[in-house]
Order: sequence, then C-alpha cells, then structure tokens
Amino acid sequence: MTVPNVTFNNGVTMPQLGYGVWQVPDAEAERVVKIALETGYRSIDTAAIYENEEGTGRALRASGVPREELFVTTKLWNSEQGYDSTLRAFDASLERLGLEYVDLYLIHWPMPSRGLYLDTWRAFEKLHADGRVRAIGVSNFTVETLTRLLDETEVVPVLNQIELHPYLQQEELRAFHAEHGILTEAWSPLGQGKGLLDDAELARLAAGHGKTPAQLVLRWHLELGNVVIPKSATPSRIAENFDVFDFELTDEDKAAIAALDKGTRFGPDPATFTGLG
Ligand SMILES: NC(=O)C1=CN([C@@H]2O[C@H](COP(=O)(O)OP(=O)(O)OC[C@H]3O[C@@H](n4cnc5c(N)ncnc54)[C@H](OP(=O)(O)O)[C@@H]3O)[C@@H](O)[C@H]2O)C=CC1
Repeated sequence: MTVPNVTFNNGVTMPQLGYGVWQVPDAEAERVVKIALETGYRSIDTAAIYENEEGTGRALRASGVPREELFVTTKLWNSEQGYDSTLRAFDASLERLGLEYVDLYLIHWPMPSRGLYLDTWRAFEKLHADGRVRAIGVSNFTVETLTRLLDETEVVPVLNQIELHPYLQQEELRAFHAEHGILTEAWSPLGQGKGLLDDAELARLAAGHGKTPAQLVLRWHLELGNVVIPKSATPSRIAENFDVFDFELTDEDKAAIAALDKGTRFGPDPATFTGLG
C-alpha cells in the first residue's frame, strides 16, 4: 500500500498518514516503531518531551529503510524556547535520534505568555537555512499566534499540528491554514481512543463499510486533506490504522460526521496551556 503524499509550501513532501509515539516509553519505542515500519508507515512523529527519541531513532536506523524514504518529525519543548536554547535543543534531539537531519521540526506549543515564540522561530529559520531540517512548522498555534508569526517573521510554517477529530473539527483554524498555504496536521486524530471511538453514530457508519470506527475516522481525516498520525502500541491496531485506502466516505457519512462537532478537547487548550514540564 502506498500512502499518498502531501506537498508543503516549500515543495517538500510528507506521507499523509504517519505514526505517532506520544506515551510510548523509550524502552518500547524501538519495538513499536519497528512494527510500524514493517507495516509500511514511513512517517514517525516524536518530540523531545516524549522522551523516546532514542528508541525511535534506534528503530529507524535498524530498519534498513533508506533515510530518504523516512520522514521524521520531532518537536521543541516549551522550556527550551528562545533563540540559543532552540539551537542547543535541536542538536540534542538530533543526537538522541542518531540522525543527520530531521524532516520536520515543530514548535510544540506557542506559549504566548512567555513571548518567546518569535525568537524561537528565527532559530528554526536558521536551522532550515542551514539544511539541518527539511521543513519547519508549528503545533498548537491559534489564529492569533499564527497571525503574529506570519506578520513578524520570514518563513511561513509548512503545517500546524493541532488537536483535531470529529468532536473538535477546527473549521476556523483549518480555513485560516488553507488561506495561508499551511497544511493541517491532526494530533489525537482518534480522540485518544476513548470516548470518540465508542460513538454509536461512528460505529453505525463504519459498519456500513465493513470498517472499524477508527478506520472511518482516519478516512474522514484523509478526505479532508489532514495529515494524520494515529498512535497505537497494539500490533493489530497499527495494521488496522494503516488499512484505510480501500473505501471512500459517502456524502451521508460526511454530513453525519460533520454533525458530531461538539468542541470537545481531550488535550489542553493552546490559548491557556502554560506547561513547562
Ligand atoms: N503536538 C501535540 O501537542 C500533540 C501531538 N500528539 C501526536 O499525535 C499522536 C496521536 O495522538 P494520541 O494522543 O496518541 O491519540 P490517538 O488519537 O492517536 O489515539 C491513541 C489511543 O487510541 C488507541 N487506539 C489506536 N488505534 C486504535 C484502534 N484502531 N482502535 C481502538 N483504539 C485505538 C490507542 O491504544 P493502544 O496504544 O493501546 O493500542 C491509544 O490509546 C501522538 O502519538 C503524538 O505523536 C498527541 C498529542 C499532543
């Protein structure tokens, strides 16, 4: 199965479906990333704060998959924001991953109250100009923080990784991204697996395709144009989440899923989150 690519505003491409490793302990990361790579995933989403860059990197290096066929995302943690500290934190991430470059580097949270994200972004621009990252982007930015970034810095982020699933459809932010050539990447695309995947309406729609609610939700993301990075540490689910390219949503499915938007967040709200952890 070939996963379709999306193309960034700088011409770099990324698989639209990838694999996220939040909450996977470092000791387990090597095993699950290996399974994901064997399943066919080529895009892996980690972060400094996940404390599993080392295990992830070991799996990537041992896989035998040529580096240019892999797409590796990592993120700068909040406590490292600022120009010099960003450059140091990037070096540390690269060393833990054991890689020569990262495909996509993201500011994990804007932390507007700290007022550092513009300086941080200028360090990202330097890393990009120096060829140490192929693309730079952001995560958890709002229309307000993105507007300031666009107004006051040079490079337009290639994407914004935000919480997005049928209970939090993010219409306004998605429209803003589209207007500015920024792709939308969905974190917690399955709503962290709990309440969302038990939704009776999603179960009904999924059954109509002989698919699971998780597969239906992933298909919905892909058809909307979102980049999507579901996490699972369960081999059968890693495979299930990859098996989403043999069916299409009907107009009825799309209307029914649109009606599920309740503004429910499973993670923190970027407008108020101040975690330095
Ligand atoms: N930028 C940011 O601030 C954030 C980024 N992220 C990124 O997004 C990725 C995905 O988000 P995440 O929060 O992990 O949540 P997801 O929406 O991907 O859901 C993961 C949960 O769903 C379960 N699950 C996965 N597949 C299935 C399935 N087919 N059927 C039933 N249950 C399933 C998993 O269980 P199990 O593992 O037991 O199989 C796990 O508990 C993260 O790993 C991370 O890379 C996440 C949060 C914040």
